[in-house]
Amino acid sequence: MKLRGLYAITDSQLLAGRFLSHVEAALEGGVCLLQYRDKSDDAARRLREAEGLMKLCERYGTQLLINDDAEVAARLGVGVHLGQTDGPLTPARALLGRQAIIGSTCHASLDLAAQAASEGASYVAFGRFFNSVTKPGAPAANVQLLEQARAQVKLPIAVIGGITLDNAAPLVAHGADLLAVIHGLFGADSAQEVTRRARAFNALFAS
Ligand SMILES: Cc1ncc(COP(=O)(O)OP(=O)(O)O)c(N)n1
Ligand SMILES: Cc1nc(C(=O)O)sc1CCOP(=O)(O)O
Ligand SMILES: [Mg+2]
Repeated sequence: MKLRGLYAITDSQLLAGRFLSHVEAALEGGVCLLQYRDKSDDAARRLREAEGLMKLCERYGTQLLINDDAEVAARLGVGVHLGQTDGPLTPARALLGRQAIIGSTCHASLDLAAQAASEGASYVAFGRFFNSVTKPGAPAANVQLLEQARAQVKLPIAVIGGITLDNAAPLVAHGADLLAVIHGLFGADSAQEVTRRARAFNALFAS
């Protein structure tokens, strides 16, 4: 499966009261990967919501990933995104199997990306590229790093952090395969606007 296009990431606070409707609106517009990201410690709610997303993703043919938690991903038979403090990649790959999509946060480090590749990651993620409402303190990355990564890294490259329709095009031009977006997608006031934004993000990959 080709990993290229919009990578939508949920945010439980931002989507409160409109969780499934906004996610479905995004899927309607086209989503390559969907990540379920919930930083609360309510494990039961997390599992319930992830199961709901899995059903929705099956309807739209979208791949689901769970943020942080390889055990939940294994339970549901979906992928996982792991940051540098979320546990090692090699056991996650062993747990989830060869086909699973496993992503790795590499901040602005080509060394971390090389390590992730050698440990079985499916894609590497660099960021934060812009000011992020969701995660303002994330380490910064820039387009020069992205260019270097494109030349050196053989895996698909995800970019993240403050990405909107106004600033995403140069990232695609410099080699990003996946635009990972929370606020710039789900911050929309209506489901129709979420769908419009999803289509517009994907259109950046058309040429
Ligand atoms: C696609 C993608 N890239 C980076 C991250 C950040 O992961 P992490 O550093 O583990 O931070 P949290 O998301 O867990 O706060 C991501 N989730 N997705
Ligand atoms: C979860 C996350 N990780 C980042 C990183 O740089 O690793 S930036 C970020 C937040 C992404 O949300 P938004 O699109 O609203 O900025
Ligand atoms: Mg994490």
